[in-house]
Amino acid sequence: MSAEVINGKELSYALKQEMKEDVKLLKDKGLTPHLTVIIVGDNPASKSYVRGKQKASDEVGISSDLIELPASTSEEKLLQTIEELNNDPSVHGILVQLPLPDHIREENVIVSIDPSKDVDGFHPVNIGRMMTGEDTFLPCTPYGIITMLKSKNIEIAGKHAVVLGRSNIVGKPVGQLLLNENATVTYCHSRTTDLKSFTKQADILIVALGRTEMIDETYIKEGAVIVDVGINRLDDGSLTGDVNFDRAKETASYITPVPRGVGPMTITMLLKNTIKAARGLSGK
Ligand SMILES: Nc1nc(=O)c2c([nH]1)NC[C@@H]1CN(c3ccc(C(=O)N[C@@H](CCC(=O)O)C(=O)O)cc3)C=[N+]21
Repeated sequence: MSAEVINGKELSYALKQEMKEDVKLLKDKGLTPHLTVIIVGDNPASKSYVRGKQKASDEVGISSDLIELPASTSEEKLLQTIEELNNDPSVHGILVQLPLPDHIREENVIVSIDPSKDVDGFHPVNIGRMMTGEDTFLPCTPYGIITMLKSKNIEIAGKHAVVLGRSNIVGKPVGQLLLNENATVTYCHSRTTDLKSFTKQADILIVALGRTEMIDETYIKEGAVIVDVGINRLDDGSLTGDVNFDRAKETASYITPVPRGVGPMTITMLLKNTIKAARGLSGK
């Protein structure tokens, strides 16, 4: 058997066509959703992601701007910049690209963003709302993953979802969203002993470990759904995931590729959140 591939790029394209219409209607009412992205320092990968976010915003008619700050920027200066954006009614969404330089404490930056403009869904208030199942900005990567599963009508309720990784931006929230969808959720991480004994029970396996192509068919139950959140740049410049795609696809029922999987969906859900932020503020 060979798994069906869930193409995040194609799904993103379809969702962006819908969003284009939503944005058009908002513009007719005099409201253009606006996203401001802040990038500190010149990490090439961060710059490339930020370009992707701007291009996607353009595609659906969301206006965006980029504030580029030098790596030496103080935490105080960054917080001041965010405060100005919090107070600017023309800015609906604020995204501070992570990671930040070591001298800036990420937690301080995340809590300084007005939760009503937190289109990343990283603010503790929004994480709390997500946990209690209230309406909020969902973190983009987990939101994209759930959207991919739903696009294929993959049953989540009652299934055993195993999440590999426990980061605040992927592992923990994706487990929470799967729980909200009535999955039975197990989290595994670097201190888990006998990883395979867990992964082999997974109906849905979310892989966000940061280890190049670590997961192959020997970790996977026949017919499982495999979601690969890894992004690893190889020496030849190509991109690959945390899953060995060619081997895993023979055992899985569905699988997400890298590239053209979860990555593009992350950006697409950011656009969704930005439109939501614009609507939320104006009540339109
Ligand atoms: N505040 C914040 N919010 C984020 O959402 C955020 C962040 N910081 N820091 C970094 C990570 C990473 N991330 C990606 C987005 C798109 C692709 C993506 O589109 N990848 C393409 C390939 C792109 C390429 O070729 O380089 C793909 O998988 O097909 C990947 C990774 C967002 N992040």
